[in-house]
Amino acid sequence: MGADLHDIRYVRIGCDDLDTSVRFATDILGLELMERDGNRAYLRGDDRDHNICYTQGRESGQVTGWEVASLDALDEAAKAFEASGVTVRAGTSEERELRRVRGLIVVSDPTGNIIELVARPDACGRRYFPTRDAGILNFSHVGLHTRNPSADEAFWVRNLGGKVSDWIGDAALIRINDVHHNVALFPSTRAGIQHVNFQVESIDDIMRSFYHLQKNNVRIVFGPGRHPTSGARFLYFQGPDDIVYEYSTGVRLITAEDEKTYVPRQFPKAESSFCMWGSVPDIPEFRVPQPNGSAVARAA
Ligand SMILES: O=C/C=C/C(C(=O)O)=C(/O)C(=O)O
Ligand SMILES: [Fe+2]
Repeated sequence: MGADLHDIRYVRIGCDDLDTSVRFATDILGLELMERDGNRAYLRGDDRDHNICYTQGRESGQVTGWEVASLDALDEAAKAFEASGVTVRAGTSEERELRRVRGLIVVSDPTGNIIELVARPDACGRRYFPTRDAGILNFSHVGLHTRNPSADEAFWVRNLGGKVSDWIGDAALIRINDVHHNVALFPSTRAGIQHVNFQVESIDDIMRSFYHLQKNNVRIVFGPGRHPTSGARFLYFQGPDDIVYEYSTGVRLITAEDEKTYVPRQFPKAESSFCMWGSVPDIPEFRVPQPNGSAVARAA
């Protein structure tokens, strides 16, 4: 059996310039800066210790962090990886400290995305208090680039205990708890984080941000729109370091009751599978091939 992931916990994103990333995250995205020094900055959009850790230098890489329920569960996960031939590295005490966790193991998916499993991450007794009211409720999911969709999907299902909720073409939207997807694997030519999602309270927050971002010359890359897959209303926009951020609201939950009968749906790789309102993405991994061989770019 694979690891039993409880929830997504954090992303770590190597950035060209820490100040630029922190300014974007606080003034535009609406996160709370928790701590920073010359090398890293911790930010959050919910009551956890942090959701994003920006690290100075793109070469410091991109990582996603996933919580398991206990230190014992982490040991079990390490054994299961080894038994199935997956290389596992135990985190050092310095790495655990930097991630504010008690337990840490590190694996890679077949594409080479670094996946950290953590136990007993720090909670925070203070509530999330942003400088900009974007209506953020919580950090919710990531999109990952995949060079090998079937191998990475199999890794998430067999080794990480995920379940496919839906496919759009070869892209699998995968859940590890009752949220429709906590990770989505988008076919690409490289590894890395494709987008970072925060749930917001309502469609009003999406639209308020749509105008706020435009006023601040942030490039909107998709939306406002609605995903037929999860039913969420969304807005995607371009952040620093080639990271796209997404606000969405109303993501479907697949409850224990739904689980009894739920089967994943196959959506074709068509515009209507990405947005049911007609918004056209300016995101390479979401572009739909056209009959004449070109890819549709966002309407001017
Ligand atoms: O358009 C593709 C994305 C679908 C969804 C969704 O169903 O909510 C995402 O948010 C995603 O995969 O990131
Ligand atoms: Fe998303």
